[in-house]
Amino acid sequence: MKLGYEILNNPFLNKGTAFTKKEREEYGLLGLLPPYIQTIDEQAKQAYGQFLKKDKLIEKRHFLMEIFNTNRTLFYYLFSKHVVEFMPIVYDPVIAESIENYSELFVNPQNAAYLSVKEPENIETILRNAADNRKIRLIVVTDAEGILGIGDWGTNGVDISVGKLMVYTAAAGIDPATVLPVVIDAGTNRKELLENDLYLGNRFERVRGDEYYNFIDKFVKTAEKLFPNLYLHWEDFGRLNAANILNKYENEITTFNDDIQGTGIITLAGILGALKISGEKLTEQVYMCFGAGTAGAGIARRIFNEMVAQGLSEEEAKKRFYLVDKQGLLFEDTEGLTPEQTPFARKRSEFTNANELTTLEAAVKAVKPTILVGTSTVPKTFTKEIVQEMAKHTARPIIFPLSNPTRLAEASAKDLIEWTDGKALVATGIPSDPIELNGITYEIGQANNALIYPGLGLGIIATKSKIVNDKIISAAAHSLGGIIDTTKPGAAVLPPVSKLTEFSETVALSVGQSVLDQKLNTEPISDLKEAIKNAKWIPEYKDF
Ligand SMILES: NC(=O)c1ccc[n+]([C@@H]2O[C@H](COP(=O)([O-])OP(=O)(O)OC[C@H]3O[C@@H](n4cnc5c(N)ncnc54)[C@H](O)[C@@H]3O)[C@@H](O)[C@H]2O)c1
Ligand SMILES: O=C(O)C[C@H](O)C(=O)O
Ligand SMILES: [Mn+2]
Repeated sequence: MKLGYEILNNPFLNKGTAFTKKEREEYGLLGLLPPYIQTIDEQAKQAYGQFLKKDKLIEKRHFLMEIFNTNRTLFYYLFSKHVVEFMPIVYDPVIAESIENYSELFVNPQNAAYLSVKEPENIETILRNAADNRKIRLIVVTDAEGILGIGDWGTNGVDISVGKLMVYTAAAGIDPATVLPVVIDAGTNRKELLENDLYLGNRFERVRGDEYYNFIDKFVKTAEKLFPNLYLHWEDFGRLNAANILNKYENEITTFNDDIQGTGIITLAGILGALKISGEKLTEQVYMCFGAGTAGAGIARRIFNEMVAQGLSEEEAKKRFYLVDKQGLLFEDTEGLTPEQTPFARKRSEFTNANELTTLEAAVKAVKPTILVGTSTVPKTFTKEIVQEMAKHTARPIIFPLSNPTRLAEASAKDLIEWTDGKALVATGIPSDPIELNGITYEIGQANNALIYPGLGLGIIATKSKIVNDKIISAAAHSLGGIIDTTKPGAAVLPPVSKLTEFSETVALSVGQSVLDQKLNTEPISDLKEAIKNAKWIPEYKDF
């Protein structure tokens, strides 16, 4: 039994001033707190008042993290009351600033596991230490080579694992005592970190090849051994490693890559929403991807699979895809194609001016896409010329600038709506305010994987699915379609973040049903709704 400060200093147990008189007496807490006993609601009001007094977003974040560090229940209670306001602070975009300054601002390790690529022999000890006898059901792991669009941040990237997990709990009620954020410090190639006296990570260049992959494999095997029914979520790995790792493990264990699969799901859901508004068919669209990396290729693959599911042959569907990356439009003979890009590369003979298609603008002119999705990390690349060119050839161009954080977005929603006189159907990676134009209010959907991965995870965890396969992923993408109301002019293509908690449950139900239909559950489930309800944790104090 834990006593006194052991309880107060344990964020999973601590209730602060809400400890009852009886608890104070029985657990060695007498006199360790001011006498008045608060309800969680009183605590939350007091904390929110302090939150409002902070001027800068990063200060607001650090204030919230202080609560997270000391009292998880209160943190999630408060989060649940202010989801729309807190999401951009706890998560993207403010999380980017927090990662860039992680070492400078470090105060608390937040129950994360810090693994070092050169110490594979310590993986088991570290995971055990960090779990501290908790039954871990969900790990978010990063090696931080591709944090959002801001690149390689070494050990600092641990914040993305912590942040993604916060959203799992806030959105889908995943019990915070069952989650473990993990960072694999595989070195960093960012010079400014290697030369920074305050940097808290390993000071060597990224380890690659066998040494890296052997470490990953040992990590996977150890985590699987220590934590039964584990759901393993990969986040922000580099372009090559992300796909390799997913390909290796997706049919073996319950695992998911958020950037490849989560982004694919949410973008497909957004496109289906947009088509519901325009009344057009997916199988008639011409798809252009700008920035065909982890997310870009993952999204293209998801849209492609959907076109095939909707009746196109693979050959017909492929004709509708055009990938643009650094080299310009990707052709079969383009140098440096990744394995994920190759299936979508075009033949030069399809164009009379193939050699000139080295820019997005030239590619858009030549291809006349109806859908343009940006995952390039290059800001302001969806220019007025490009957008208006698209709008010339299609009544409702679907344009999703998805690069995060805010400063890297390919365009702002406001510009896209204004340049097309409200015709563009837009979703952005970060939250966008509604846009007023000619008496219509355009609501902008947020095509961020955070709208989908928590519900997906809840469905997987509640059913203890063996794997996450294509059918499950497709079910998740379709589950949001029923929720959006497209009757109003200016309607968003995706449901609003204000309903995140509600629709995460809808997603979980569709996902869970797919698991059961495919008999992928490892334990019998007679009532799916009940199983999902039981899997959810609620931020309220339990009696000791
Ligand atoms: N909204 C979401 O849910 C979501 C999800 C995942 C990623 N993203 C965003 O997408 C972006 C990419 O992330 P990623 O993980 O795929 O990174 P990545 O590094 O794997 O891919 C980026 C791709 O863009 C290409 N690129 C770079 N400069 C370019 C240029 N000038 N022109 C054309 N292409 C260029 C790169 O070669 C690479 O293929 C990031 O900004 C990230 O925040 C958003
Ligand atoms: O983290 C986000 O906001 C979404 C996505 O996973 C990304 O890498 O940008
Ligand atoms: Mn990511």
